[in-house]
Amino acid sequence: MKTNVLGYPRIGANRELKKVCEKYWKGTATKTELVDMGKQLKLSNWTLMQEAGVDLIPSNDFSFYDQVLDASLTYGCIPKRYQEIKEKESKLDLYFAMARGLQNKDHDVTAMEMTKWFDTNYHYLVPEFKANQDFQLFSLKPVEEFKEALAHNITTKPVLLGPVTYLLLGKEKEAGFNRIDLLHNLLPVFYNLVEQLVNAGAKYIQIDEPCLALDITDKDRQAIRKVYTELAHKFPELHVILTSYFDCYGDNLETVLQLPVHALHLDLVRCSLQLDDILNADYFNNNTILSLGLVDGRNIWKNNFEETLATIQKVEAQIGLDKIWISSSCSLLHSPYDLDLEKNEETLPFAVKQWLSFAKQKVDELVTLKELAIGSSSKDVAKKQEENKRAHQNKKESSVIHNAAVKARVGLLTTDDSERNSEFSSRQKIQKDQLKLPIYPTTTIGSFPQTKEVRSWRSKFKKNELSLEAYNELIKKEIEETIHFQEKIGLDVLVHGECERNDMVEYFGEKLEGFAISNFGWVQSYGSRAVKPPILFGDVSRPVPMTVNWSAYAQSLSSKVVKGMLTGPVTILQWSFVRNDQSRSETCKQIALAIRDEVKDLEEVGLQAIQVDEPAIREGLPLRKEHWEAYLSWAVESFKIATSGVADKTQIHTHMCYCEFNDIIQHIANLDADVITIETSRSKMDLLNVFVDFKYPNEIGPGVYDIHSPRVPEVSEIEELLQKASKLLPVDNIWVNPDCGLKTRDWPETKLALENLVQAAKTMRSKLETAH
Ligand SMILES: Nc1nc2c(c(=O)[nH]1)N[C@@H](CNc1ccc(C(=O)N[C@@H](CCC(=O)N[C@@H](CCC(=O)N[C@@H](CCC(=O)O)C(=O)O)C(=O)O)C(=O)O)cc1)CN2
Ligand code: MET
Ligand SMILES: [Zn+2]
Repeated sequence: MKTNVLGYPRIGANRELKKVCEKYWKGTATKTELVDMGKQLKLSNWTLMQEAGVDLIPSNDFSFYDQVLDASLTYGCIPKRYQEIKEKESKLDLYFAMARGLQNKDHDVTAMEMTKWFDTNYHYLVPEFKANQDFQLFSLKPVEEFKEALAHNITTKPVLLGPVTYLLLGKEKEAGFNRIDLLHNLLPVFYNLVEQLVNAGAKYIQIDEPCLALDITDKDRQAIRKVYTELAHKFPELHVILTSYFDCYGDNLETVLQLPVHALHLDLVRCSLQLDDILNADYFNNNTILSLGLVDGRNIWKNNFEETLATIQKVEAQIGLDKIWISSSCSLLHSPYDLDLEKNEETLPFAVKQWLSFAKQKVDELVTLKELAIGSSSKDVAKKQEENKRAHQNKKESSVIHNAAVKARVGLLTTDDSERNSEFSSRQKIQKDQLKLPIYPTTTIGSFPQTKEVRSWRSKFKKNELSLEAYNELIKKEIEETIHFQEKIGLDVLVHGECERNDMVEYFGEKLEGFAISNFGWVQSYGSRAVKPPILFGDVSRPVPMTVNWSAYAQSLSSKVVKGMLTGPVTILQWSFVRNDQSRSETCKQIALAIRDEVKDLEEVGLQAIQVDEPAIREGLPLRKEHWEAYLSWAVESFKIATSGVADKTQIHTHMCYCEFNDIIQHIANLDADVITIETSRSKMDLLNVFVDFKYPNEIGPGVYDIHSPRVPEVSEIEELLQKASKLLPVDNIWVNPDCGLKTRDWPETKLALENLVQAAKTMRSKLETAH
């Protein structure tokens, strides 16, 4: 029996990687400093796992930005626009140019597209393929990292993104071919890489094919068969570990069970039921080792040893202990680093902390579970088992989780609670009278630049170096400046700017009952950006209003309409670590009721427009289509519970980003928000087509300014996008706004860009007038 870790977090326990990368990009850290920090982080992970006693320690799970981009570099899949950079700059600078774009006196290239990694809040860079794309071994990072560990006497298990999943995650950038047909070109390069790893001494290689958790085609399955059959022929000595995670193998099970791989990994946290199917399948090859992914890599709850051991015993009875590995369910990339760093009883009470386990603790759980499974007689192990039992017992009996009033309120929900009083067409008339906005009303998505200064106030406040009063005064001043700025440049619907929020989800986690907050529980979201998901452990309720004072204050400063700003229930659920002792739908409805109360309070103090963001609604979709309807039904209902308590005259906005709407447009329409703002500028309004084809009835603000880039769009560019939108949608339904919030931008470019946006709207209006 072996312990197997699929991957480890890489940003550093104190976000060292973020800090050094951002310095390097600014020019205040050298390449050597950056590379050395990478080495330190890798070594510290390997050492930690080695000392803990992990048998299969991953390498090549480190990345300076993203593991899919790493694979693009490894396989030499570099889009043409980077050719000059490839020739003139270092590999590392080419890599960052692909990740972030590069604009200086010598170069001006855009970044590669970024999208969500399966159903996580991690984003990867989308490989770009052309017809007859050729590949070459361009970077030897997997081999170098293996040797790097070996130099420290640590023999690792290199982790590679499998060739089939790599192709499926990419996009055809020209018409006329299917990316899976590129396998023919990719495979020689892939085998060459494997050969070099074998030559360097690798005995085990983990190959990730998480596309096996998706609905794929027969042709894709055929590709899987080809790769893993050939691999076994070419490298008979090599131990190939095939992994997929985040969902069942489903109808790919028969294929994978027949593959000549050394070990097959199962995510038994996301899909426990497949275990029986596998053990009973007559095509299951008994020589294959099963890597049982029983320690959750996606959530932070302590493993339940008793249950896990029961599962192991069940498998043992059929295939024997020597055919079993105990593993993390997926890479621990999605877990925070180390629970031991958490010392703040106020935000993370001991009562909750004792139920948790972060990456470092999960490694320990794996090793302890192995000891228990093989019947160790160590006192230390017995003590850990006892502690584990106590924590679970104590959770069952805990009073901090359950709130009868909250449960009762969810139980009493009726369909009336998720419907507005009148239908949209009537509301629209009332709102037009009430709000008196011009045609092409302009607005923003909520956040304004989160400056270093604002963050340092919050940091000082949290360290008690700044009093609550002083902190609040500073925030008030920031809001005042933000409001005055928007008035000055002539925006129509204003926002307070969200400067009081560390993050749009963590902030609500801090205010709501039923959540705990970690101090160091950072998880990578993309590149150098991380989030600290709040920990939803109990029934959710809102002890006091959360945003009302700030929004009311902002509204008091202006006679223009100010938009209240909230995060929706589905997004709060999706971007938190949530309890697993009740259904997500139940938890989501509890959050929805808390937000509903906040919406009503905002209305009561005079906010005439209220935005409830749901950028994660699409990401929450189950990986397999058969589960979509069930999810969408409670997700839509939750949003409607949150937003339907207001009068017809109150305008409900919502916002979504990083999102294609094709398959879910009916459900988006069912949300029945008065206004939806979406990200469209990078795709030059292409994302709008689905709204047009669907004849989406409510108002829409298609983003006209790409906020992911510091580049300032010209008035004419924005106008052009608005012209395009005006041909597709009724003019009365169009809003003018950026793609998303401005928190990652700086003030200078934000000012110029928003001035241009207002100017473009004005030009559009005057053109309409002359036309009449
Ligand atoms: N949860 C979530 N998921 C999301 C998004 C989002 O906004 N939130 N947006 C999409 C894209 N993902 C994103 C994820 C993170 C960030 C982001 O900007 N994160 C910040 C951290 C934001 C934060 O929590 N800030 C805290 C802590 C800031 C901090 O680093 N403080 C310093 C001290 C600062 C000082 O004294 O100067 C420290 O702790 O060391 C605050 O403002 O209070 C970062 O990585 O830099 C942006 C987009 C999709 N998923
Ligand atoms: C990731 S969506 C962000 C919405 C939020 N209101 C903001 O502007 O930052
Ligand atoms: Zn957004």
